[in-house]
Amino acid sequence: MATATAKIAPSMLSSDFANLASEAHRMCQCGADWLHMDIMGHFKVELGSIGHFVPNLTIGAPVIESLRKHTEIFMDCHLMVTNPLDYVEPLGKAGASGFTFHYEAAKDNWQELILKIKEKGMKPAVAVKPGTPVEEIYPLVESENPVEMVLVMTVEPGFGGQKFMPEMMDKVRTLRKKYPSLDIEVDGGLGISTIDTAASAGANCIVAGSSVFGAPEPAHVISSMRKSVEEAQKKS
Ligand SMILES: O=C(CO)[C@H](O)[C@H](O)COP(=O)(O)O
Repeated sequence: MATATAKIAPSMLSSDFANLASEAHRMCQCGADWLHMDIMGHFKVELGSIGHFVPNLTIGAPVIESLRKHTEIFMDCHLMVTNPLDYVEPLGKAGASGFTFHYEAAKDNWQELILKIKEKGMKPAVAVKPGTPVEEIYPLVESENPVEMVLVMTVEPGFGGQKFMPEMMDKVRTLRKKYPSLDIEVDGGLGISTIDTAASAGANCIVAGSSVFGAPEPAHVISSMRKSVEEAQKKS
């Protein structure tokens, strides 16, 4: 299992999409460990029903491929789609480093999905929406081919700039107690005012969009978040 070192991942959803490569370089210079890439909204027509996983559309594999030509940083791709399996091959080819699928979209095929993600050389991870009990993903962490990270959503997925949900910290605490070295990521509403709550609960991978890109000094926000995670780890 991966060691739970601090990883700060600016969410490129809050970047200037017209200048993605320079925004990526700027985040690297500011101390980012990972870039978080939100891939949202593709839908599948099934038996007459059409459903987006989230009410938004963002980027896909062609954008990851273009950005990969400009940076070697770990690209932490968060798939908010109803059919994640369809994206393993294209994202692997495009140069994605991590592939996080939603448990809610993969209840029937997570074993196959994890194997394919690993085959393509990416780090497999599972995300849970706020309404999903964390106990449901234990089998994915304990499987013979386990996920290497759990993403606990701290907002309803779909948009940046929402309010952090502190009640999600029970999930983080439960996971940290059960899996001391697991990478636990939090995403949504993280910034200077919420990081201590997430870090003391046991989160070590921190996604932050508006608080980083909206700051006059993004490097200060990134280093403060890292310090908070490291201090919480020392105390635990
Ligand atoms: O996955 C996401 C939304 O679904 C974003 O990564 C997340 O909301 C980050 O944005 P912010 O830090 O502004 O809340």
